[in-house]
This record gives sequence, C-alpha cells and structure tokens, in this order.
Amino acid sequence: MENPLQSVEHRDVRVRDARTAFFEQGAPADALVPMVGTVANSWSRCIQVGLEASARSAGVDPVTDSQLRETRDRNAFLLSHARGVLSHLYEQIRSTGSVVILSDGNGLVLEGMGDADFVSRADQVALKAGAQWAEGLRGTNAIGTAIAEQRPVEVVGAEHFFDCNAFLTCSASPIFDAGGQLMGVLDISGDSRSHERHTLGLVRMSAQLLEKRLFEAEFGREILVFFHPRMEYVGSLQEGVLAFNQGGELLGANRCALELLKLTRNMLRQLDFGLLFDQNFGVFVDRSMRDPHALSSLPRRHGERVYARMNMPAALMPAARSAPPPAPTKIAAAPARTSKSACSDGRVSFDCLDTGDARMGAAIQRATRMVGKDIPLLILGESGVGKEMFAKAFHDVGPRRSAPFVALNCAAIPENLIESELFGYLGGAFTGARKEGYTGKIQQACGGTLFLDEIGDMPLNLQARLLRVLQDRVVTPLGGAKPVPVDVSLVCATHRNLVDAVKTGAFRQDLYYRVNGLTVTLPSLRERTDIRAIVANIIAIETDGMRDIAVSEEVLTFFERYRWPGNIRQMHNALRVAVALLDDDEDLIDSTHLPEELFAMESDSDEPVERAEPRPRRIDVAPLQGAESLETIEKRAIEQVLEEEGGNVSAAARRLGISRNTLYRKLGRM
Ligand SMILES: Nc1ncnc2c1ncn2[C@@H]1O[C@H](COP(=O)(O)OP(=O)(O)OP(=O)(O)O)[C@@H](O)[C@H]1O
Repeated sequence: MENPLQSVEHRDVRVRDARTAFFEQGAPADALVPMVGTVANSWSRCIQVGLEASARSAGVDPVTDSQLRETRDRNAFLLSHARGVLSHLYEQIRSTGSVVILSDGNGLVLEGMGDADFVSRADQVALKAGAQWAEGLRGTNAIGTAIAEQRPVEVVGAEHFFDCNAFLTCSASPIFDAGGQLMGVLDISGDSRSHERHTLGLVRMSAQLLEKRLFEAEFGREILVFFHPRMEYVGSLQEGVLAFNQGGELLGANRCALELLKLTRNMLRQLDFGLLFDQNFGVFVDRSMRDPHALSSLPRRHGERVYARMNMPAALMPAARSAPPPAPTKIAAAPARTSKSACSDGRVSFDCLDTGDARMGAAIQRATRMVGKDIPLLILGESGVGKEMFAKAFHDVGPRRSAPFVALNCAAIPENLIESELFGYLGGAFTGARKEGYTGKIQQACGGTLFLDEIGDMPLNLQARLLRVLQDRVVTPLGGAKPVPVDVSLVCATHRNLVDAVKTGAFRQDLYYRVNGLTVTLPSLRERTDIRAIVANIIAIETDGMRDIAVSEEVLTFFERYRWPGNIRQMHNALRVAVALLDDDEDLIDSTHLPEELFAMESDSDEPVERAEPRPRRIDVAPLQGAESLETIEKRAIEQVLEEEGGNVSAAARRLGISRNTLYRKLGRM
C-alpha cells in the first residue's frame, strides 16, 4: 500500500523511474518495489499477453448496441440495485469533473454517470456504456486490474500500462455476490491531476453498500440476522449479515459476516444457527419478533458474543402464514357489506391496520400490550404513514374507547394559538378571546385520549407548561385561577428525531421522558410489504365497502415500486381521485385514472421513480389524404378509435395513450 503522506509529485517521479526501469531496462516487476506491487504485477501480465505500452491507442472499440443490450439484460439484477448507489456516489463527486462507472465482471461498462469534460471526445466514448476495460485489452487500469486482482485498486496517471491512458486517475472496487462470484466493478475515473486520496475509500464503501443491497435482495424471503461484536456497528456497513431458513440452516453470509465469524464460503452449507451461536434458534426468533428493533446479545459457540437484530420477511410472519394472501388484481371483492374490509365500517381498528407488514405488525403487537395501562405512547414515523390512525386504533381498543379521542396537531396551528387550544381560557382572558371562553383540548379529552401530533414542533415555553400538566395532572386555563383535574391517556407522534432535538435543546429532556413510555416506529410506505392490502383498505374506506372495484396489475406494480414521498396520505389521495374518476359502470382502476401530479411529484429518493403512464397501443389510421394537417390526422385517429371502442371514452383514451380528461378536451374542440 502506498504511503498516504507521499506527495503526488513524488509518486509521479517514482512511477516514471519505474517505467524506465521496467520498460526500457527490463527490470523484473519485483525489483520495482517500493513501486506499487499491484501495478508492477499488472504490467508483467500485460507484457505476457503481448500488449505494447507505447501503442498510440489501445485500439479497442465499444461493443455494438445489441451486444450492450444483451449484456445489460444479463446484468439486470445488478443494474436495478446499483442505480441508487451510482446516483448517490455521483452526488459525492459531482463538481470534480469525474465519472462514475459500473462495469460487468468482464470490464464492459454497463452504465456511466457524470460529465467526462476532462477528456477528449474520443476518450469520452471510452468511458461510456459499451466501452471495454478488461486488463488484457486495455492494459493496467483500475477496472480491469481490480477484476484481475479481485480487490479494490487505484491506478494513477502513468501507472496505466498504455502511455495514452496516463491522463487518467481511476479507483475501482469489485462487487461480489453472496456466493463470492464477481458480479461487476464500481469505478470513479477523472483527470490524473485532480487525483484525490479518499476516492478509493469512497468507491470501496459504495461497493460494500451495493453488495449489502444485493445480498438482502437475494435473501429477501429468508430470515436475516444482522450482527457485530460492537453494538454501535449493527446497522453500519461493517455489520455481518447471515441468512437462515425457517429451520435455522445457514443459507448465506455476506463478506463481513465471513470475516467476523472466520468462516469460508465452503463451510456455509454445513452450518446452522446452533453451531454458530450458543442459543436455540426458535428462542432467538421469538424474542426478536416480540421486539424487532431491540438488539439481542448472542453468545457465540467459539468466541466472543455479538449483538444481533433479526429481520423476518412478512411471508414468514405467523399472521401472514395463516391468512390467505391478498388477491393479486381483484382488490375489493366486496360487492356487499358482508365481505367488506376491516377498514370499511368507519371505525379504525388494529385489525384494519395489521395487513401483513412485519414492522407494522410488530408495532401493533407492542402497542396492544400497553392497552389500558395509561403508559404514554410515542409514535414515530414519516409524515403520512398513518400515525394518527394508529393512535385512534390504540384508543379504540382500550377501556377509554367510549370517551373522546381529541387530536391536536402542534405543527398545523400558529404558535400563539397552541397555548389556548391546549389549555383553554376563560371568557375575556385576552383580546379576541371568545366571550364564553374555550375548553382546551386537554380538558376536552378528559376520561379519553389526548393525541398530540407533531409534538416535536411544540414551542419550548409550552413544553414546560405541558410537562407541569402531565406531572401535576391538573390544568389551569388562561385567565383562570382554579386548576382543573385532568385524566387523559396521552399519545404523541412526531416525524422528527426527538433524541436529536433533545441534544440540540429544541426539546426538553424531562418532557421527552414523560411522553416516551413506549415508542413504536411506523414504517414508511415504500418499506412496506403489504401495499396491495393497503390499496384494498383505502378503496373500502372510499367506497364504504359498497363497490366492487379492481385495480389493474400495472397500477399495483407501479404502486409497489413508487417511492411514495407522501406515504399513505399520498396514496389515499391518488386513489380517492381514481375512484371519483370512475364512471358508474366502470369497475377497474388503471393508470389513466391516476392523477397526473403523481408522476410529476418529485421523489426524495435516490432511486428513479417508475412511471405508469398510459400505454398507447398501435393505431392503424387510414393513409394520409393529400396535405392533411396534424390536427386533422389526430381528429381522424380519435374518431376511428372511439368507433372501434364502441364509444367507450376510457378505453379509447387508454388506446390513444392520453388521459380521459385530455380526450374530453380534444373532443370538445372537434
Ligand atoms: N392502513 C391504512 N389503510 C388505509 N388508509 C390509511 C392507512 N393508514 C393511513 N391511512 C390514510 O393515510 C392518511 C394519513 O394518515 P395519518 O393522518 O394517520 O398519518 P400521519 O402519520 O398521522 O400523518 P402526519 O404525520 O402528516 O400527521 C389518512 O388519509 C389515512 O386515512
């Protein structure tokens, strides 16, 4: 490894000296030490396959478009998981004029991202999809040499075998699948003058992240155990991940797991949970299911103990195993009230919310154990994930269900009104106050549940007052001297990180402990595995369980892949619009019923948003008649398709690839 304190100039001089010794004086590679051994060995390999360092160009053409398409198809699994990582990596190097490259296991570039302004047009081609960087073709280079060496490699300037590549600096890390097979290479290439020492580390970490994603996708249907001897490393890139089947047999281990447990891949198939850890697999699974976020301390059979967290796929959860899977396309098979969804009767219940997602199921189980105990519940989760619905369901299963459920959103009302809303006031307490006074939310909730949404947004001075109310169990309305006793069960929610808010002083620590009796975290919609069941719930709510509405497979697949920045609220709005757009005789929601904003909505994700645009089908319009205008041709196409579809506007719009509204607009002009 290179001494990090060496200057770039010093390195250049050493490399030039090494080139002279190796190429002109015939010195053997091992005599070039302390030249980078990896590079010297690569030079030797290049000589052996007959490459000539002084050749004017490597003379390697990119593969043809159809060859590239084929290779990309073969690598679809890698590509689909790599896109987010590539964009994220590109964000890190955006203004450095470098490119991020993903190649397959043979060094063929599958995807390149970034502007290669630092190189000539000809060389730009060499960094784009279709270009080949195998070492045997292009001499020493980071991608090809990382493949040959099967480890991360950096090749700077004149370390490249061919003189013509000396303007480049490249850092590459191989990507291995769960079986240890090389899948591809991640690389950053740029101008050698702007070589940055930390680039290789960045590439290596990104490759590790990608391997982790690939592992989790490959074993997504198995029980995953994430572990590390140090508690704080669980959840980091350094954590080990093991995949077990339901019987506790070991199916796979990521690279970190192999290193941490000192195992080789050949040993995997002969091992099971009990041979690795001094604990019964069933006991570990049960304990982890009771509290999926908790870390278990697991004693190893031979070695130190580790901290572990388990992930159980929804399909293996006990509830999901006994319940029949939701029908794939027919969503709300409920023409009559008898077969309606658990969500359609106007009451929110945990039954209605527990639709097969493991994390949601675990949150419901935890909260259910607190019912009736008057322990404050804190619900965490992004905006729109259903925190208020969860709070309402918690209230509705408890002994206070016949008393009021009163909600106050601390972020939705102006700061100066929160105080009077919460504590109430007597008539004439302040200018603008109602003559008859106002009973604050705390008092309104008496005997029932007070739900404080977005508690993280409560101003500090009011936090102190609320704390006093919770401690003393009395509230004093503004302008009133007499404290009134309060008896409420408290449920709070926030999308903020309250621990951080406590650290920065934005949230009082003492109040945090008061509101945080039990914390549950609700998953974002994009993480949920029961999207189809939620769709069914929403349709049942929207139609009051009275209509038999199906959703097309295309829309359901889109819903499952979309990132849902606005979570269930956004999906609810989209489906509300879709249901409203259906004609009375229509019973299928397809992409033409989805609001256009859904596709225009910016996703905050690092992955591209898939679009379920209406898919136009081929329309054979009669040949042009003389010099027809575009408008006339369009008019003829619309008339023809409408006729072919028997006047059904929805079907015609679908075939034309436009929304129904657009078709109505065009018809209005005809
Ligand atoms: N499981 C579900 N099935 C059907 N609809 C749901 C479900 N969960 C939530 N919703 C719907 O999603 C929308 C948002 O829910 P809710 O207000 O409970 O979210 P929230 O997390 O409290 O949002 P915020 O943090 O913005 O206040 C509501 O329209 C609700 O009806």
